Amino acid sequence: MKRVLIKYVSKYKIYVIIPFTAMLLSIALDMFNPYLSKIMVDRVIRGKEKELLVMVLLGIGGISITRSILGYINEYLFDYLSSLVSIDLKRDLFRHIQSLPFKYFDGMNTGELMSRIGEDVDNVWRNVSFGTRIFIENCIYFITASIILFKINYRLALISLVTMPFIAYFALMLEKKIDKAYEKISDQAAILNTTAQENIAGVRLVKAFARERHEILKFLEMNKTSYKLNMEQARIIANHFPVMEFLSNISIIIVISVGGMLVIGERLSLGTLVEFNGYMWMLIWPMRMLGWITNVMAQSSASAKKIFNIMDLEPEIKNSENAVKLKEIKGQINFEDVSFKYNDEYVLKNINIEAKPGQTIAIMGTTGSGKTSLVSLIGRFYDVSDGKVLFDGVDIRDMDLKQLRENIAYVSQDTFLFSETIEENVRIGNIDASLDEIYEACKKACAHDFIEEFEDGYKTIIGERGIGLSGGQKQRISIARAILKNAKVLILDDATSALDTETEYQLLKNLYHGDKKITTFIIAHRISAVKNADEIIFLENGRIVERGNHDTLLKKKGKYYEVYCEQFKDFEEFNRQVI
Ligand SMILES: Nc1ncnc2c1ncn2[C@@H]1O[C@H](COP(=O)(O)OP(=O)(O)OP(=O)(O)O)[C@@H](O)[C@H]1O
Repeated sequence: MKRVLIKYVSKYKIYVIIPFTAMLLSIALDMFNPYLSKIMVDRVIRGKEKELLVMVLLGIGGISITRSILGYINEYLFDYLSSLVSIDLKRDLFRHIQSLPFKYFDGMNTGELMSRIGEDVDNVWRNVSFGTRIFIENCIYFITASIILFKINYRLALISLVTMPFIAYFALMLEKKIDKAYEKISDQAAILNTTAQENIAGVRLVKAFARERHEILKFLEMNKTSYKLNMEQARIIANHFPVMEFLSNISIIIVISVGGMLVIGERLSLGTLVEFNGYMWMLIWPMRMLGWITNVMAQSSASAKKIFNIMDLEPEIKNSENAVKLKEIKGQINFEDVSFKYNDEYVLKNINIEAKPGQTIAIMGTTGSGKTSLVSLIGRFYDVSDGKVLFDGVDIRDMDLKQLRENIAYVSQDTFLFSETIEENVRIGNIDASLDEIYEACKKACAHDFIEEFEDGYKTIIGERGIGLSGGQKQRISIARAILKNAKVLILDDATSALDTETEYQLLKNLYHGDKKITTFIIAHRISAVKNADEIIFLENGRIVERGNHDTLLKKKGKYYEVYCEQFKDFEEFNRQVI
């Protein structure tokens, strides 16, 4: 994990070298301060060498100013570096999440992923900008000051270091406990995020069912758990910090006592003791900060672990090594003895379908019979468990994934629109499309007229997930987006369910009678939507129980016929009464 972080940081060597050099220079300057204090005490104050006063003061002043400038460079560039790392990490994480298959998202919720991209990346960022920097800085201070202290008086130096192993022990204990506590806090933050995100996205449902109070209480409960976990972490810190401070202060007391006696016995000058005291602080501060540093590092290592757990996931669905790129796309789809399961149970069994280029295959069946699962296999949103799906005769697992998906336009049951203009939402189908092409697609999808009626027309900005539009309007925009893609295969997964029969009929007529023949898979419940299909497939519990065209299925008097009678009984009843 650290190696991966180093990889991110090493890209910006210059932003490491400059602030690091500034850091080394300011540490070097700092090392002169106690020495100047010694001169001040021994020579200026006690030795009355007044002429040295200005020199010493100038030295202290000069060091302070240069140190401030170096500190600014150090601070600013390390922050700049960590922002760059944070951007790269967010970009790579987002890109990787986009590459993960549907299966991953089936078991993951949005809030948790948002936490990874937001909070966890920021924790890693904080580590780079503060944690690691201050850790390195403190190590250098500690080592350099120790060497100087040993040079000044090795006996006193040994005494001053007595408490250090204890402080280090407490700091490590603290790190261990905080690491555990922080992992829990971070998981709870993800749960809290998910709840907030779901409740805001689903606020209409919450209000419609008058569930505000229940949802608020649920959120408060989670918030309380989060509070308790934070308090637990605070308690751990509170229990350990005073001990560490106490041990640090003991070092000073010992050194001043022993050193004081040496001064009284005239075996050490007062200035040297003052100098010693100055360097001592360079040992004590790193020790005092050890707890804080370990805290920041523990938090960021927990976050980095979570980020890299996602990064390490290999997308199961990816290009095969020798992926085939078809020269010409015709749009023939074959299912050969396909079976499929999400987990243990098969949801599709022995499916055989042949959709010739330009043909329309309609899929009907009760809810949960496997219709969506079946069409999801065409674009390799999931891979088959047995059998194979062929695109123009090539097993789609051997086909170039990008080419496959570029040649399939899929309109899902759950319409999704971005909070952008209608034009931009349609343009997703083909980024390079001209306005005329967008209008054409919208006309085919029976969307042009209602869009034109909006005050801002195609420039109308729609709310998140298309709020502000009716269900049927959203479906028509989604279909226009798919039409604009101009793919050889079109999949409409219950995508016309919110349209009135007349509009649905018109829209499908536009599709079927277009200039270019496209292979279409349409999942629908209405007879009127499927009756013109070349083949109608009736699914039940993942198996094809009936197939044929409208006329043959009616003659069969099976499931399709039952649906037909059910849908037309009122109509026939009406006819009988009128006649
Ligand atoms: N992501 C998933 N993970 C696990 N099981 C799933 C998943 N999606 C669907 N299923 C299960 O697979 C079966 C078929 O579901 P599918 O969505 O394909 O049916 P459907 O015919 O499209 O239903 P509907 O008409 O309600 O959309 C169902 O039993 C469903 O519970």
